[in-house]
Amino acid sequence: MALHPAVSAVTDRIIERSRVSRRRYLALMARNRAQGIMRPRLACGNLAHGLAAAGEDKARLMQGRSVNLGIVTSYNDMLSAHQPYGRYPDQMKLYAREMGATAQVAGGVPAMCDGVTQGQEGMELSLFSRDVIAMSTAVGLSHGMFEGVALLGICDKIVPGLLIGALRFGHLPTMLIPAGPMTSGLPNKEKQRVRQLYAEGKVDQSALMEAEAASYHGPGTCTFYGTANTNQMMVEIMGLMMPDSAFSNPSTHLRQALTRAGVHRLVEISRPGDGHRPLSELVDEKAIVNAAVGLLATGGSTNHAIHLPAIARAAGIVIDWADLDALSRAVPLMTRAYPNGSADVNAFNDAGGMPTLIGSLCDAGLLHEDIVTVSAGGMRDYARRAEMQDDVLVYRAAGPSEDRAVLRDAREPFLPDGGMRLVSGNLGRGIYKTSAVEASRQTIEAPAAIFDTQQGVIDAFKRGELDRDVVVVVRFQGPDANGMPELHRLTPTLAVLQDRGYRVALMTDGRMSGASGKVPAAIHIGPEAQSGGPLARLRDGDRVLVCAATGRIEALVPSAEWDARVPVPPPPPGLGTGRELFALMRTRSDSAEAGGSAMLAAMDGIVDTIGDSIDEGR
Ligand SMILES: O=C(O)[C@H](O)[C@@H](O)[C@H](O)[C@H](O)COP(=O)(O)O
Ligand code: SF4
Repeated sequence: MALHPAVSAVTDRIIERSRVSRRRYLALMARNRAQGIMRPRLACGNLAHGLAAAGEDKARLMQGRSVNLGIVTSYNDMLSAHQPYGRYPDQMKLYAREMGATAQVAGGVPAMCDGVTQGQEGMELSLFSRDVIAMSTAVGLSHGMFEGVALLGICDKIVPGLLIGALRFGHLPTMLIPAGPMTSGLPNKEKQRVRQLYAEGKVDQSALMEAEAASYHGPGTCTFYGTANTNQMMVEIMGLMMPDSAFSNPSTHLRQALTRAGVHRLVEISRPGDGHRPLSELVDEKAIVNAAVGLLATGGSTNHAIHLPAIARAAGIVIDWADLDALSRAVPLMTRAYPNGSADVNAFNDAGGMPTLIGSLCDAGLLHEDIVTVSAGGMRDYARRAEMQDDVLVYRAAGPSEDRAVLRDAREPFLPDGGMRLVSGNLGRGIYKTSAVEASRQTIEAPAAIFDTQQGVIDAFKRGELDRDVVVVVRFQGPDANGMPELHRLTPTLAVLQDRGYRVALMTDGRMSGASGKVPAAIHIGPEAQSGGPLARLRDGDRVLVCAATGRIEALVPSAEWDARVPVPPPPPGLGTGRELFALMRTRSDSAEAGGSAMLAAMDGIVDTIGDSIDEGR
């Protein structure tokens, strides 16, 4: 099938825009391989330290002729999605030995649960925890003991952080080994209904706790289609994990077989020779575009409007929100998983899951089929369903969707476009996800109610001050201000106002959760208020337009008055809960559209400074 012209055009402009930075990245990876972080380079003393506790693998490691896999793990048993990883390293060592190879845990990375920190001060560490994870990944791999890398990670900032860190060791073959979603509990819509009743004071805290615990009830990823499950979709559609391995549940025969097959395959592609597949060659412009297409086709998390640019940048590739907007107009919405519908990821998987989605997107010319993947073939390898037959993992060609209420073919989608809009105007530039918002609500014009905190909104709601058509503006929530937290705790409150019949929208320089949905929201707005951006000039009562159709966010204030306004000063920074340790990241972070990262901004600064020497191979 010929590639869709919009996909081709966006890919070409990304390649052109990234020409210098991508060339320098690949040159640096070639230099890594030639002189870099590899076992043969280590002195005996270095090596002895790395083998001392290797036990039965020590002899093989001493010979230095086999593959040694570095496992970077984000295990902790407080985070339901990562709890299954506790047993993985020991299993993976066994599977590596089956291939005449070895595996060691190269290091651990922190893994924040955004669900636990949602609405709490800890959420102000969330975005930058991604960069801590990237740096922690680099610390593990910097030992140079490994010929291949296995990444264990699922949730929001963890997968982006792992990929960013591993991409700086892109000379090494790398695979993400998933653990899968928890089985279905209380449906997400029912959970949300109880939350709205609680927000209105109609049920008590014990009823709310009961509903929450029935929804989040066991090991595995939460079953809504939020940032964590969008991560898994994106890594699979980039070909960086085994085909059809994202969404089978933990502790099943299939899950174990996929982990074993993944370790075996990772050893194969880590061996020198024709089959060698370094990460830097897999994550190219086409793979990044495939990830964006998957994000849009599935109505994925708005957080990837920040993380995908950051991941791309770590590979020398520059994408922006205009790329997402252009792809969104060509890529249809093919799935209805909460918050874009009532189904969960288990229902999506049962309907055909990633193999059916990828097969349909390939048939429609919406994916680059010729990407290099960790599997033997290209993208079409991922249009195959993994199954157990007589205790053996087998793959069969994916069929059509088995539940058209959840997953549809690209030629008969739920919506003609992927619903992630770039919005801009005199209020700045932001992202607006329409896929979960009713068409009748996608344009809101109403008076602004201005807040500097989430709590301020909830308190005003409880005082009955928001029972009207209103654009709720929560500012000073950007990366520089307080680390760009998710303001997902506003969802029940704003949804109650919407259900009471008011025309409601949210505008913020902060983020929302991947699990946020039904309330129209223009988010990630930059320049952020902290740096004097337009939101700091808004006043209570200003009429504001938030319009997905025209892509506009406007303060309907006479331009002379608007231009004359002085931005209000930011509130004092928060202290406590470790936030002061992240001040260096806040003060040097760049824009959400660039990836929201002080680490990447500093990296690009260095690469730009010494770039010529990289070009000349010095
Ligand atoms: O981006 C995301 O997907 C969210 O950060 C998600 O990981 C977070 O945990 C939500 O807060 C869960 O939803 P609830 O808070 O509604 O349980
Ligand atoms: S999906 Fe969100 S709430 Fe669920 S375990 Fe992951 S980070 Fe926590």
